[in-house]
Amino acid sequence: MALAAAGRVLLQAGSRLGRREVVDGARRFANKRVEVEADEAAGIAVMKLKNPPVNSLSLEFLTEFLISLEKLENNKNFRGVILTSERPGVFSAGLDLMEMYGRNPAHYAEYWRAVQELWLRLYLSNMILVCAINGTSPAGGCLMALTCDHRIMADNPKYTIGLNESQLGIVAPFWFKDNFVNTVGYRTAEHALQLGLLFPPAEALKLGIVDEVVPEDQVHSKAQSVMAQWMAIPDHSRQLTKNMMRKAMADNLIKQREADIQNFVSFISRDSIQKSLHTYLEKLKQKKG
Ligand SMILES: CCCCCCCC/C=C\C=C\CC(=O)SCCNC(=O)CCNC(=O)[C@H](O)C(C)(C)COP(=O)(O)OP(=O)(O)OC[C@H]1O[C@@H](n2cnc3c(N)ncnc32)[C@H](O)[C@@H]1OP(=O)(O)O
Repeated sequence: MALAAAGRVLLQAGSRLGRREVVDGARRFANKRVEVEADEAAGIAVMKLKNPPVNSLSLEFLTEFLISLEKLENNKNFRGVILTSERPGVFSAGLDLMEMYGRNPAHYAEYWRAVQELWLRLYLSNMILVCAINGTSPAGGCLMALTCDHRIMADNPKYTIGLNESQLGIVAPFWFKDNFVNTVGYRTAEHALQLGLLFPPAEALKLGIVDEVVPEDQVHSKAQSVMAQWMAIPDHSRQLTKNMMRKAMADNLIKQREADIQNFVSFISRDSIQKSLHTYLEKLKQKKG
């Protein structure tokens, strides 16, 4: 119920944005920040993140992404989604720092609800989610990948993935942490989260953050072949199994969703945290100069 209500709010927000949907022979639809190549006959869609320059998860991006995902969820012909970046090199730079810096509490609350919604929708999706990680994927970008059923990363040592929040002076929320612990185990998570480590593909594979590392030009073909394997499993048994594995963790957030929003708002509003974000943003700028 809570999910459906939040979804309606996002849909309303989406229509307020007034984006015109572009339909190309019913096989492709796009809003400004997400491109969907939908093969209805095959039951597979490729969702490409395209929020330049670095696919940060801004409020507008989250709204558009959730609307696109809902369209696919509502069409029973779609059984699988491949998530990838339209800009190879960066899968996603994670949460948009500008949504968490210098804004007011109401904005922080609205943003955090949308971030929660993204995680819940992806984590609990009945569809098969395969992540084709064709670039760097820190923090919220890594989280998106962690919600998927299978992760394939491009074998490029310049790319990294992980939860680096502590390096920014912020803390990975408990549900980021839970998702990570369930993926890599407690000790690895404890170590990596405290240090805010980002891992290149080979290490990410060793730790189980990703399931496969393949040459960069094979990420998409690999994702398609993995999807074919997963599609061969009957939906009802796979979905019931997925739900059995994931429901408790998702319920843990659902039951304390409002408290989690309040925690986020008071944490991110602190002067010390705003100062840390300021320093980090300056560092990002200086890196360029
Ligand atoms: C007590 C418990 C309470 C619990 C409360 C919980 C609180 C939790 C709070 C938050 C959790 C947050 C999770 C996150 O996801 S935080 C975001 C983490 N992301 C990063 O650290 C990535 C930062 N970016 C980079 O490292 C690089 O940009 C990279 C992705 C590697 C791409 O590099 P490159 O291609 O060289 O691009 P640039 O660095 O030049 O960036 C281009 C412009 O984009 C801006 N940028 C980059 N990342 C972000 C971002 N995440 N959000 C907003 N903007 C971003 C960057 O500043 C450049 O801007 P400009 O061109 O204007 O200079």
